Amino acid sequence: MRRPRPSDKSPRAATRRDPRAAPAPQARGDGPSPARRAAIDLLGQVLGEGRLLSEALAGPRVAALAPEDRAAAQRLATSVLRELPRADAVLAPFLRKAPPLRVRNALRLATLEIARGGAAHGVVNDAVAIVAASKKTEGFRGLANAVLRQVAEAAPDLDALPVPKLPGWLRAPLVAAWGRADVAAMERAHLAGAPLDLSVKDDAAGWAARLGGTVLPGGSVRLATQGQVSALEGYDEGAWWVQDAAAAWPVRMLGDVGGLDVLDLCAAPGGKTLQLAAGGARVTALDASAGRMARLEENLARTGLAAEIVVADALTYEGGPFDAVLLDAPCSATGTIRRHPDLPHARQGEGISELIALQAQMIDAALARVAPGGRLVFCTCSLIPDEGEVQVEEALARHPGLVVEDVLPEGADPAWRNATGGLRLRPDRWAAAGGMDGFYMACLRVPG
Ligand SMILES: C[S@@+](CC[C@H](N)C(=O)[O-])C[C@H]1O[C@@H](n2cnc3c(N)ncnc32)[C@H](O)[C@@H]1O
Repeated sequence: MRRPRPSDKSPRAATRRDPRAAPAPQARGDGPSPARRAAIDLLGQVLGEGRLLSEALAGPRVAALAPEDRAAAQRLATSVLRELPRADAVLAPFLRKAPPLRVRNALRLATLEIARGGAAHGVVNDAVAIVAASKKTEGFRGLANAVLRQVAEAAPDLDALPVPKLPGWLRAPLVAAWGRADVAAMERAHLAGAPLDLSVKDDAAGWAARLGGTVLPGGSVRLATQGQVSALEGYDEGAWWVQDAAAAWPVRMLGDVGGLDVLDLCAAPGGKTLQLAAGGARVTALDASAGRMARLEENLARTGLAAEIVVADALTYEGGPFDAVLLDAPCSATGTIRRHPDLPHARQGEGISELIALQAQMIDAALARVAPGGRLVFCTCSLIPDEGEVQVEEALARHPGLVVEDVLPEGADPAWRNATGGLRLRPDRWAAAGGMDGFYMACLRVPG
């Protein structure tokens, strides 16, 4: 659908900000905005060095920024990564050959800002100043200025351009698994981004009313705002925690966990540990990463919930047995692209075979910790069946007597059930209500 504007040809049309645009970054003194400069650095690290945005954001250059500049840089870089092919399509007629990556990224950022209604003058000046500031790119200052003035004049309509496609390394296996039409629907969901979902300790309806959100089937609270999370009512008192609606379903596969001994294997930063503890389980939370477990402990302290903390390797841990084990195994995280559009750009599919092998080993280790007759919920936030459905099929073949429980938690859509007996969630499900992350989950019962 075309974005309404006063006159299609007027360059001034681009001065009306699109509500989806990242807020205009603040200038400091005479130089370009630190947020724009940092956003271009971040894009260079993701697109040139294959680093994830989360890794690049932890780097010294961005960490040294004021919090509001850091947040703005992240928003700007994220918006470029989400619509990168569109920016390149707008720029293509004005470029005879591709300039160096840093210049391209400055042009991409400025193009998207202009197209989403940013004030062209300030956006162009900043981009040109950032290009001119480096010895390696100063020779492209004139080109950047000329190209961006033409972009502003053209007042591009991004929404008239095709929805960006996933890169081939990921698109090919997803098309093979789900078909072209469904992958196209996932790509539309990736472009739309993600709302802010919360899991609440109790009184979902009350918190939805207080925060201006809605209660989703299953009980997550979905907010329309994307503001500063820690400033929202209820954060300090620990009444809720941020957790995508899809990520809240694996714990619900266990039903009432009150009084059960549950091992949360691969627990950090703890969204599912908090759910289990809030449900009355005695939780042992285990993860190999001490740093991520520190975040889990902070989350427990804020919410006033309790769990035993174990920093250990899931493959060698010998505790238990437990009534139930939840294994949220490390995976490609391809179900989270709505929130992490850097992932398909920073990665090329490397490491996925190793992750698949690790997941199988982890399933075997997790089953060894389940009491006779107890349950294992296995889940991954991946869209690739080899990290979900296939893992369960292979586990059933390796473990005679293991069965998949036919579980459909209250509020779950029967359409999510698949042939393995697990639930398949995808970003294009609940599309009208704002979508959800991709996830696969299954509840396995060990022999008694
Ligand atoms: C998908 S994340 C878990 C998210 C968490 N369940 C939640 O809901 O917040 C996967 C976790 O597996 C952990 N991990 C990776 N390899 C591990 C291993 N061999 N043993 C234990 N934890 C491991 C990582 O540190 C990471 O925190």
